[in-house]
Amino acid sequence: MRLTLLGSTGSIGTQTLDVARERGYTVAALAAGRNLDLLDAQVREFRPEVVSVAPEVLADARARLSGVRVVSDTSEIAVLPADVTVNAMSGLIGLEPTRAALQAGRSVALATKEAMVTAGLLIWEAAQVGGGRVVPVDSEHTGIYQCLVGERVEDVAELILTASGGPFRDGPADLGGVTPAQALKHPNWDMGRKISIDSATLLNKGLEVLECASLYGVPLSRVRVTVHPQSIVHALIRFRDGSLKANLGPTDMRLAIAYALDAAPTGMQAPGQPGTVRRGPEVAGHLGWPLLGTLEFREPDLQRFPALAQAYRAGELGGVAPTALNAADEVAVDAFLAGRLDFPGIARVIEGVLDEVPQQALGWDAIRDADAWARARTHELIAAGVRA
Ligand SMILES: NC(=O)C1=CN([C@@H]2O[C@H](COP(=O)(O)OP(=O)(O)OC[C@H]3O[C@@H](n4cnc5c(N)ncnc54)[C@H](OP(=O)(O)O)[C@@H]3O)[C@@H](O)[C@H]2O)C=CC1
Ligand SMILES: CC(=O)[C@@H](O)[C@H](O)COP(=O)(O)O
Ligand SMILES: [Mn+2]
Repeated sequence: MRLTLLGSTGSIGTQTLDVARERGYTVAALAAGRNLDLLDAQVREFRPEVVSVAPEVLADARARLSGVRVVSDTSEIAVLPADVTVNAMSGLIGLEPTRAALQAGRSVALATKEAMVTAGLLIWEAAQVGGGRVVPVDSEHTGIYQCLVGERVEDVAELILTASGGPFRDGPADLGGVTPAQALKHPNWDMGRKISIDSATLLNKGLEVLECASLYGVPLSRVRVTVHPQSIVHALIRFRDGSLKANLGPTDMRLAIAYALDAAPTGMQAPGQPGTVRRGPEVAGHLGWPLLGTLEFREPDLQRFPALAQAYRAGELGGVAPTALNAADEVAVDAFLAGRLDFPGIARVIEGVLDEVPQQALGWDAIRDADAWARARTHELIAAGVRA
């Protein structure tokens, strides 16, 4: 298998290369942002033909990286011929290359949840126009996918995503004084900074609810969240006959990534239609019965973690509201990490932005406009010291 990888220097990116190394897959192209030390090591090991870097480090990258063409265009990388394009970029910046890859008929293993959150229907249109396929990488969504293979999405009564509850699941009651270092300490997963803070606010689960509805074409009212501190059950489907199917596995994203690569040739061309998958060998161990231990499930606490409810609100508003939610969160998380906003302030500014979001139908230009508007408005709210 030959793959192209966007976001190669991040948490999912490096684990994708772990899987490639383990299985002997080759790499056609890589895209990274600014981490040239790591990209250099990846180029030496995997010998891609071309790499993309962020514009501000392009000159430096051209001087440092040898034996490879260096550009600054993730969409150019995304469309290159490969068996699968893995998108592991963090943020809305990953949307455009997702569209480009699908329009070029690529199979996309999609970690970048922001693409389906903001542009679900448009992403599916791009896949249909170009013949591309989509397979999710996110652990809950691969869980749903694996439970859905061989089933009809019409028979789904409810999709249930598990949430760890994040580092503040059991306290403190008042989240006003928590620090970025505390919020970055996820109890079960080692992930990038943005998604780690989202897990702490539970907006990660909110984004995943929206991602899930778009991926599988199921209304939001049928997507539920349960807090499961162990993160061993990733997702469940309840079918119309009352049966439950669950996906369980170790808390190791290499398993989800390897499955997405296995599933890429028969991935979805329309919501909720996965093909049969031929699984490859183990890459991340497996759960033995003695390791399974106790599995707990509880209701999410929406008083302490209002961001989860805000994601449902954005999804119900529809149009560009999920784009505004995502943009407000990207700006607010940066501000929290930089010490310019307290932790509850993340949800407060999201609420403020959703209160004002323009009603606009979904479209590529509308997404760009709503993203720009929401970022600017969030900066204003933070500067004004927004209060509940
Ligand atoms: N980490 C995880 O376990 C999971 C992540 N996801 C999702 O996967 C996505 C990636 O998450 P994660 O790996 O944690 O994020 P990271 O922050 O660890 O990695 C982000 C990657 O994007 C790259 N990047 C940033 N700017 C650019 C740019 N201009 N051009 C190209 N690449 C760029 C970064 O490059 P650089 O570092 O070189 O600047 C880095 O390689 C997110 O959408 C997240 O929600 C979903 C489920 C689990
Ligand atoms: C590994 C993965 O898929 C993450 O999105 C994970 O779900 C984050 O943990 P939370 O359940 O705390 O959001
Ligand atoms: Mn997830």
